[in-house]
Amino acid sequence: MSKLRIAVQKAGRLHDESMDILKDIGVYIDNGKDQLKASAKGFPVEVFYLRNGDIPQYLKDGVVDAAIIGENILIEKGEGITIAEKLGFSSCKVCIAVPKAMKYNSIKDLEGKRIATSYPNTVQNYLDKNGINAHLHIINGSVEIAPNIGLADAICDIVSSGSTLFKNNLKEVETILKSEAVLAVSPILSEEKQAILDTIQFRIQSVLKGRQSKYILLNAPNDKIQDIINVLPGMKSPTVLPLAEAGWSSVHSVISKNEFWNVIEELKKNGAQGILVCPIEKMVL
Ligand SMILES: Nc1ncnc2c1ncn2[C@@H]1O[C@H](COP(=O)(O)OP(=O)(O)OP(=O)(O)O)[C@@H](O)[C@H]1O
Ligand SMILES: O=P(O)(O)OC[C@H]1O[C@H](OP(=O)(O)OP(=O)(O)O)[C@H](O)[C@@H]1O
Ligand SMILES: [Mg+2]
Repeated sequence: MSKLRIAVQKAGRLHDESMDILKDIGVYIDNGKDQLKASAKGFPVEVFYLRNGDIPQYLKDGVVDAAIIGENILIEKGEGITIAEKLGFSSCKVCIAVPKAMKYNSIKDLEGKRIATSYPNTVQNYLDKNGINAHLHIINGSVEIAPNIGLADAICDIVSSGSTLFKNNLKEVETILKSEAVLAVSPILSEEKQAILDTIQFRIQSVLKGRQSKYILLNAPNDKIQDIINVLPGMKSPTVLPLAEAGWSSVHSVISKNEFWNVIEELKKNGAQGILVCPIEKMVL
């Protein structure tokens, strides 16, 4: 039986959370990351540890079948590669920034300027769309230092908290795209491998839904149950079970992680007591 070859970043910002997702979907790896390739236990998957920047080419060539990779890298060099699933971590933007002191009214202010970047295709497309001519300086790291050392007038790089821009006296002026880690798929995939990928995708969806939700249990007097049910959205409808103490029930439901604190306040106002909130490992709908 053939195995699905999945690439993950060998080291860097995506590595740990990529390995966490694989573990959560039951892909247990035999050997450590010093190996460049490892087989999963009990599942037809091989994991390849590669540089994030090299992965699009491996996917295009069909050397690997799928990968956990930053969406920004796919946009830069991954034409023809599809995104099967957004994974909800390593969120960032690709932005153009200029020195704080520079007057900037619109993208026209970049005409004829030198822009340092590790994302030449992304920047060039953006400039072309806006009818701007600029000179690109391609560098692989520490891009934000370029204006300070006289290498460029502007930069284009990843922005997350904004602290690297701040420390280098730069201001963000254009957001080209938003990115997060994704499960990307090679355009060359046999039917057999597609079936393994479908299983993996289904498991990832269950894990992600679980991460977005909380399981909630609470006690309430029976005359308050309807008010409490009105506050709880639940998956279908909440489970209501009688307590040993007459006139009281236990209510179980699932709530979204984002709504969680507001819902708790509403529940307390409506007479809920002994509220327990638990993480959900997987959610299969
Ligand atoms: N500051 C950040 N905050 C959130 N996500 C980020 C940040 N910087 C990078 N990322 C995301 O993580 C990915 C990997 O970044 P990282 O800096 O670890 O590796 P890299 O230098 O781009 O790649 P390589 O593995 O080729 O050395 C990026 O492509 C981007 O999607
Ligand atoms: O907005 P911030 O939160 O400051 O994050 C942005 C910085 O993070 C990334 O660099 P990284 O730390 O990955 O270093 P690298 O250039 O060596 O990849 C990116 O290239 C930016 O420099
Ligand atoms: Mg980086």
